Amino acid sequence: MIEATNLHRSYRIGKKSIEVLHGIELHIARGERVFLCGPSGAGKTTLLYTLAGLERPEQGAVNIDGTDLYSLGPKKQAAFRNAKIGYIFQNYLLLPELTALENVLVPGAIGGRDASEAAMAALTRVGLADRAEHLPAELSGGEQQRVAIARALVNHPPVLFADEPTGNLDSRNSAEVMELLLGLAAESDTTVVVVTHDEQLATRGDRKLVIKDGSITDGSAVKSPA
Ligand SMILES: Nc1ncnc2c1ncn2[C@@H]1O[C@H](COP(=O)(O)OP(=O)(O)OP(=O)(O)O)[C@@H](O)[C@H]1O
Repeated sequence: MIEATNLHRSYRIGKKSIEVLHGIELHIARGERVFLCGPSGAGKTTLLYTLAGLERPEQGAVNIDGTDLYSLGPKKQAAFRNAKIGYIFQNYLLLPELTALENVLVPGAIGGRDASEAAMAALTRVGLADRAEHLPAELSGGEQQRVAIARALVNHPPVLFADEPTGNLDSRNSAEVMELLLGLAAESDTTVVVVTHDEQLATRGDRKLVIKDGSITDGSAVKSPA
């Protein structure tokens, strides 16, 4: 479902260049739930952005559900992402001036009764039907995280990327939110890649990968070239 080949990405700061992804190879099967761990600054967010089509690698290719993501022009790539990929950003990234319901409507970027009904149904699934008209600032951290989950899954995407989806929650809320996320994803047979610092949560997936020094250093059947 997700195939990455020889991904390279570096950042230049002044005259210095840091290579964050060093020839990453990744194969994730349809319906698989993979947790991505690694030290702070190891490149987890960079890898997720690159896999989701949000950051073009300097070298290498990403193939999602049979489509070479970076061979698409900007419009086709955006349409492909909308249809196929859900993304939960670190720190939620809800739009502060929009209500919970409007935030969930954003991925579709279309109006109409069907879209509103789907958004309301998604909010109901995450237990927030009675908070639909609240602004993000009027919601708790856990509730904002649930809105972000509803937004990412409202279109039932075949692939979901989640960057530290429980990063700001206490351990009880973390376990609940992760359970909810994995449960909803399983209903649509969504392939899931979750970044987490939490080793305990990382045991809930089918596979755990560790990124370090630009390479994936752990995880069965997954190797990065030396
Ligand atoms: N836009 C950028 N410009 C320059 N350097 C960047 C940029 N984005 C990330 N980096 C650097 O790339 C490295 C990897 O960053 P990334 O955010 O992918 O790490 P991470 O593993 O997700 O970290 P954390 O767990 O702390 O969120 C870091 O050293 C970071 O400083």
